[in-house]
Amino acid sequence: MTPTEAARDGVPDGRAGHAPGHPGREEAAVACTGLRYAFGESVAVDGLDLTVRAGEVFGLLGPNGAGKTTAIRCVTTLLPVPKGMARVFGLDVSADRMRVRRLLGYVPQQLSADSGLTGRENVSLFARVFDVPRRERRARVAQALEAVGLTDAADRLAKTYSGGMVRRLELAQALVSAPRLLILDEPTIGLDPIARTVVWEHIMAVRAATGMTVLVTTHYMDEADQYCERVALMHQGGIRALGTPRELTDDLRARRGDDSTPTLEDVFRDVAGSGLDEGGEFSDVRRTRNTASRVG
Ligand SMILES: Nc1ncnc2c1ncn2[C@@H]1O[C@H](COP(=O)(O)OP(=O)(O)OP(=O)(O)O)[C@@H](O)[C@H]1O
Repeated sequence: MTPTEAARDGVPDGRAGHAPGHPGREEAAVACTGLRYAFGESVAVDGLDLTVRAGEVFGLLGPNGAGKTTAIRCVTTLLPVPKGMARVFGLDVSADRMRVRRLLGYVPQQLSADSGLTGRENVSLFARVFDVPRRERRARVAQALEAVGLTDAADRLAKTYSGGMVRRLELAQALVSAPRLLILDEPTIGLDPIARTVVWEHIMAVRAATGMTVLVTTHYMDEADQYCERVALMHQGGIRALGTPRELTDDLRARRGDDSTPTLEDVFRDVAGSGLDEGGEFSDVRRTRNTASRVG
């Protein structure tokens, strides 16, 4: 089966064998089946079948408007699931919202840090919201700040932070509850290449230390290629291809039958075809986040 076929056919939801919310090796971190979400007449997610395995770094890629954020918001319980099913470590996100939320850390695209608070105060706020036990809070906040390299800047106001530091602060906010699943929506958008690398190094270090699952959306193909074990290419509300970056590029090369070395972007252009023109250019990051200026 080619990666494209695997995506089309969907994958099992991985529910068997373990109590929901207590992941075993084969329990899926995320399992969406036939997930559909529409804003009025506009269908944003159209029958999405997607499985993210426990412990993997999984990239959800696609152009502006592909439906990535909407799908993620369903998984994080921030949007309802009107049709289909979404599970997190076996828990139904509709039926078990609070338990699902306790398993998750979520870094949204929109700014989630308060510029008028210090880094430490921002992370402490999240520790309280996410019910980190009072006696553990101080240590857990310090650990989260340390994990993202912000210990020295912890007592400065967030408005004095660079864009990359703000993004790392938001990462600390999501990590303070020790999530089993970290979901990041465009974690590096608008950052310079060095700041992007630093953010990723911290994500990967925490993941190596904890074994948490990472689900990330990104427009940056080079990041997906470098850091994600598997990627799904999403377009017009559905998954068009799924596999390791290597599987996807090898598959395209085999289908082309030549010696070229295709990139993930080539794969995407191949599976999305002319529809790309309607949905936006794949690498066109129009809504550059520019975190630093927004914080200031
Ligand atoms: N609040 C909303 N109201 C109406 N339509 C919306 C809303 N949010 C998203 N949409 C539409 O749903 C579709 C999917 O949007 P979504 O933000 O999920 O895509 P995306 O893949 O995350 O894109 P981007 O990379 O630009 O964030 C788009 O057509 C978008 O215009």
